[in-house]
Amino acid sequence: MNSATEANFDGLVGPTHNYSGLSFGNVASLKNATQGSNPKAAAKQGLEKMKALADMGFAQGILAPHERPHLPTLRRLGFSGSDQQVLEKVVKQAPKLLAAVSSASCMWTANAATVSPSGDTQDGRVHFTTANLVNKFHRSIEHETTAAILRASFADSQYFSHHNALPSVEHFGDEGAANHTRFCEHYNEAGIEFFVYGTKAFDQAAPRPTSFPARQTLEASQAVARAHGLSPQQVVYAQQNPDVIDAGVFHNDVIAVGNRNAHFYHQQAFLDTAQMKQDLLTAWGDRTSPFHFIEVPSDAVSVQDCIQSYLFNSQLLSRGDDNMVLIVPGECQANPNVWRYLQSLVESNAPIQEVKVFDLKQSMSNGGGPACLRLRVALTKAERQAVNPAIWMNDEQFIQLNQWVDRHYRDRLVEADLADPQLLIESRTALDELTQLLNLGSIYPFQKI
Ligand SMILES: N=C(N)NCCC[C@H](NC(=O)CCC(=O)O)C(=O)O
Repeated sequence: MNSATEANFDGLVGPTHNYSGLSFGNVASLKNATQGSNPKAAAKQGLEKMKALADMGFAQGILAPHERPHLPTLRRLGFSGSDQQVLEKVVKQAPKLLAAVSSASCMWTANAATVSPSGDTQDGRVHFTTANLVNKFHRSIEHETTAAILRASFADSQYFSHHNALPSVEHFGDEGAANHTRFCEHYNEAGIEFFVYGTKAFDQAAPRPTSFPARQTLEASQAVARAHGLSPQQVVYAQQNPDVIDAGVFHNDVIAVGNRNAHFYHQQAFLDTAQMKQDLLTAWGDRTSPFHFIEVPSDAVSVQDCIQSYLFNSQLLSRGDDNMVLIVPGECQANPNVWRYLQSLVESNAPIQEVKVFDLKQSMSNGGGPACLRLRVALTKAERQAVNPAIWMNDEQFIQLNQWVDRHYRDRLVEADLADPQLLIESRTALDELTQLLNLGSIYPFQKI
């Protein structure tokens, strides 16, 4: 019996969750730019998923949302006066900026960091590099608070090592675990770390998308692998197909997902699929379990179906030793091609034996599915015990957090509401209380004034 497991740490949706069309290249974000949102429902949909996974026996953690609107950023950009005056000025002079500093985008914790489990690293500790998210302004302001939350959650330096985000320039554009997968036989053993990039920053002749941005560079992935002390033989790099980025696949986790010895991906996901397979098999070497490539053909499920349904933005989780369950959003059930494919998949002898559907509509409408909402961290038993105990999901925490949402969250938010000084007060009051519920200490700028 093996004591290491993969834990999932989901981002709790913050009180200012809204749709502002901030993510060029992300189809859902642009499509829903003028919709009203429901922060209360969004937070509850996320909590339901966390609780269901905890009830299925998975280690499930919670990562706190950030302070929004982010007044320190507005002050840095020259807005001054009281908080209320800053809000009044920014909504008049630069309303889109107010929307950007109000986004609850930190909920997508697959973009919080890249994590290397202790089995893979030279010093035997779990390594975290916070993602700089430099491609989108509203997300580039996340990494400082994300780092503080990760340090408060994984505090013991005997087990955990934290790296600052890479330089905040396009050359080192880093989107964290959304472009990173780890394969292994058992979670505690040395695994293969698979980094997928959108382009090479220092090679202008390299293939790249032409309509939408490549958010992750090879150079960023290489820097993370170096910092984490990974053995080069256990690292595989692959380039995402630029055409699918141009179709709206802004992160690799919108078109591929992996777990242990299974790689589930779309036929068009990679620039060179044969090379990707060969490199993974070489790194897999003579491990005893077979490696499964589950390639979904375009004539069964198109790239458009993938983007619309988020089939691959699913969580692929091991149940027991060999069976895996796929956690998918409701949009997969609603798409006939995808649903037909999934039925045939579970009936085949592939390791994915079960599919579970969750309603995550509020997050999905901004382009965030089940896999976006979670950061995977494989942990040994000792490492699990070293995690801040207050951030684990359980019956008690589920009740507490639902009541907390009921006390503080609105059930409707439109862009015009973001300038309401009352929303800032509500948000800070909620987060101040949350730091106590999750025993995080003072992590927010407003708590340090
Ligand atoms: N695929 C992963 N791992 N994460 C999904 C992130 C979605 C996020 N959407 C947004 O930030 C939209 C915000 C808005 O438009 O209001 C993004 O594009 O970065």
